[in-house]
Amino acid sequence: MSRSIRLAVIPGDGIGQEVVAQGLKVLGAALPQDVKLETKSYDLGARRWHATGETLTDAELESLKDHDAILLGAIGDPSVPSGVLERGLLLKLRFAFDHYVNLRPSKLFPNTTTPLAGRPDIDFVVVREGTEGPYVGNGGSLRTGTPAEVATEVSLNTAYGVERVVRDAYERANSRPRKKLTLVHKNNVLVHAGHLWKNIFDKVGAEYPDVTTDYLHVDAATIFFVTQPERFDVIVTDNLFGDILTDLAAAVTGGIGLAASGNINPSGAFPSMFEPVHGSAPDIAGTGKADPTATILSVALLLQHLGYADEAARIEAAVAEDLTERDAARTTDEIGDALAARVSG
Ligand SMILES: NC(=O)c1ccc[n+]([C@@H]2O[C@H](COP(=O)([O-])OP(=O)(O)OC[C@H]3O[C@@H](n4cnc5c(N)ncnc54)[C@H](O)[C@@H]3O)[C@@H](O)[C@H]2O)c1
Ligand SMILES: CC(C)[C@H](C(=O)O)[C@@H](O)C(=O)O
Ligand SMILES: [Mg+2]
Repeated sequence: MSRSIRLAVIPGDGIGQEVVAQGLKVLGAALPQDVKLETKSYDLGARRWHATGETLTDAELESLKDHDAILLGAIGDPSVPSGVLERGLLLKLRFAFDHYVNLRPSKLFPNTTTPLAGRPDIDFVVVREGTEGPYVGNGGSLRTGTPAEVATEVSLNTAYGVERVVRDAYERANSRPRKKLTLVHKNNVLVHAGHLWKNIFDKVGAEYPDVTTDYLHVDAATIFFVTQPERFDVIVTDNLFGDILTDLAAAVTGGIGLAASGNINPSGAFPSMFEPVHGSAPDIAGTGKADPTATILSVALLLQHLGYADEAARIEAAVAEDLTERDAARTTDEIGDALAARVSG
C-alpha cells in the first residue's frame, strides 16, 4: 500500500528559511521509499507583510487545514512592529488549529555544552498549554502614550482548557518509565488561576494512581532546572511559564539550537505544527551559523506524530551520533548534510 504525507511548510523569517531547508533534507532522507511526500510552501512572514500588509488570510488558513502536518521555521523580524507577526501569524495558527498541547522535550545529548556540573541525566518533557493564559490578547491600554497610561494583559484560564492539557500530561507521564508529573505555576500569588490549575491537577490525578505528582512555584522551578534537572520527568504548566521555562531548558541541555517542539491538536481535527523552540535569530541570519538540529528534531517529532516511529528514532539516533563528533565550525548546510547522510546510510 502506498502511503503519503501532505506537509505544509512555513519557512518564515530570518534563520527560519535556513533551518527548514535542512529539516526537509533530513525528512526526505528518513522517509521510506514507498511514502510519497507532498509539500506546499507558504510565503508568510515579514516579506509578505511588507508586500501586502497580510499576515495570514482566511483562505490560507483553510488551505493549511488540508494537510497532515505543518513544519514551521520561525516568525518575527526587526523590520515589523513587535507582535504583528507573532500574534497575527504564529499565535493565530496555534489558536485556530487548537494546538492546546505545546510539547517541548529536553534531553542532554552527548558532547553538548552545558553549564551544569556533572552532566546529569536530563530527559524531561514540558507540556505547555498552548491556547490560553496571558497569550489570548485579553487586554488593552487606556490613555495610551501619556504619562497616565494603564495597560492590562489578562490571563484567561478555563476549567475546560486546563483539564484537557493536564489530562494529556498525565497520560504522557503514565506512559513513561518514571511516571512523574510536576505542575509548575505560581499559586501563592496568582491565586485565581493558580488554584484552578492545582484543583484540576489534583482531581485528574486521582485517576492516575501510578503517577507520582509534585508541585513547584515557577520561580523555584527555575532553580531546579539548573541545580537538579534530573528530578523532572513530565512538567505541565501554563502558556507563559512554559515559554520561559523551555528556553531555560534549552540553554542547560546543549543550547537553543537543539530544542524541538510540537504544537499538537490531539483530536486530529486540525493539523499539528512542528517548529524549533527558537526564533528567527536576526543576529545570525544569513551567516550560516544557525544550528538546524532543533528543526531536524522537530521533524522527528512530526514523524512520530504521524506514526513513523522508527524513522523518528533514526533521526534522534543520528543527532546523538553526530553531536559526539561535531566540529563547532560546521555550517547550517553541513550539519543538515551530515544528518541526512547518517539517516539514509
Ligand atoms: N516560534 C517562533 O517563530 C519564534 C520563537 C521565538 C522568537 N520568535 C521571534 O524571533 C525574533 C527574535 O527573537 P529572540 O532574539 O528573542 O529569540 P531567538 O530565539 O530568535 O534568538 C535568541 C538567541 O539564540 C540564538 N539562536 C536562536 N536559534 C539559534 C540556532 N538555531 N542556532 C544558533 N543560535 C540560535 C540567536 O542567535 C540569539 O542570540 C523575534 O521577532 C521573536 O518574536 C519567534
Ligand atoms: C514568538 C512567540 C509568540 C513564541 C511564544 O511565546 O510562544 C515563541 O517565543 C515560542 O516559544 O514559540
Ligand atoms: Mg519562546
